[in-house]
Amino acid sequence: MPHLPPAQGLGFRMRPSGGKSGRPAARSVHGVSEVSASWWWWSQAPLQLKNLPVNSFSLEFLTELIINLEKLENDKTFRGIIITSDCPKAFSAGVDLREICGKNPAHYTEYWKVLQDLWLRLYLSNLVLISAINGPCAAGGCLIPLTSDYRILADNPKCLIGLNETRLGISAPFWFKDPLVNIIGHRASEHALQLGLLFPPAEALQVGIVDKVVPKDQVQSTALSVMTQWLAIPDHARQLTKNMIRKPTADLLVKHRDTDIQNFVSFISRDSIQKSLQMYLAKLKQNKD
Ligand SMILES: CCCCC/C=C\C/C=C\C=C\CC(=O)SCCNC(=O)CCNC(=O)[C@H](O)C(C)(C)COP(=O)(O)OP(=O)(O)OC[C@H]1O[C@@H](n2cnc3c(N)ncnc32)[C@H](O)[C@@H]1OP(=O)(O)O
Repeated sequence: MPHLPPAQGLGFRMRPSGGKSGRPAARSVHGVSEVSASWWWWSQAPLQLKNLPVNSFSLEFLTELIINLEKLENDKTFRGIIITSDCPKAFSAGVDLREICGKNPAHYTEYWKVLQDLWLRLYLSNLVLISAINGPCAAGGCLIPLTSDYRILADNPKCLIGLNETRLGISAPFWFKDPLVNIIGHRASEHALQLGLLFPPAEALQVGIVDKVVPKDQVQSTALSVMTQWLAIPDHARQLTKNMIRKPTADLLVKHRDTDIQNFVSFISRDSIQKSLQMYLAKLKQNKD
């Protein structure tokens, strides 16, 4: 399994769990639980996102993420991934606003296509995906959690999660909206999306956008324990079932990809939208001071 050290703040840490060799020593004399613990332990790979300061999705970061996910997907050693952030400020701040402000239509087209690619790869992944959400997670930053099979959020008031696009003067694309509807239902999504709600942990759990809220220092251990449950199910049965449930939603994007790109490019190129995004970005920078 490749070990990719982060370079200049951009990168991912992927490592097989277990001992130095990546696999724990076999324990033939112990009981079933020990044996199965060893078995699932090296079947999952932690994937730590690191694009300082806030894991925003630059084009470069998205591209690297897709390449790394493809490697994990093709390496049959792995059956699941726990995705977490290695940036103290955020799990992910979503779309990097600099990619969608002040650029040209060709750039917007390329960017949106790569974002769609990431979504499709995650949503239809054969692996068990668990999001260990250890920081704020806004708008496009929910892409990974909403395409995961299970979401664990750190119990910290800063850890807000939600699709807040309307607050930026934009609309969430339908392929962000659809998984949200699948997870929290139609009425709750209508409410959350129109108001651009960012949920604090207790509310996030109540509405169902996350499955578990735990103290921050327990996010990783909880993710490992949840992974054990998921990996106890035979892959072929779980994968067929996941595909059966998710394919109709994924097919909508596959079928309407080009139209979605055209809509995005014409929407984002409008002067009024550009102004609103630039104001939002400027406000983010001001808030710091
Ligand atoms: C009709 C057809 C419709 C089709 C669809 C059409 C349109 C859809 C188009 C786009 C969809 C986009 C979805 C998105 O994801 S938009 C991005 C939404 N993200 C956010 O709102 C999060 C913004 N960030 C924050 O709230 C905070 O930064 C955060 C809570 C993450 C961290 O706060 P903290 O106080 O610790 O740190 P900051 O000082 O705020 O940030 C540090 C540094 O990072 C910069 N930054 C933050 N977020 C972004 C970002 N998303 N993109 C680029 N840069 C970001 C921030 O400006 C600071 O920079 P600097 O001042 O240090 O230079």
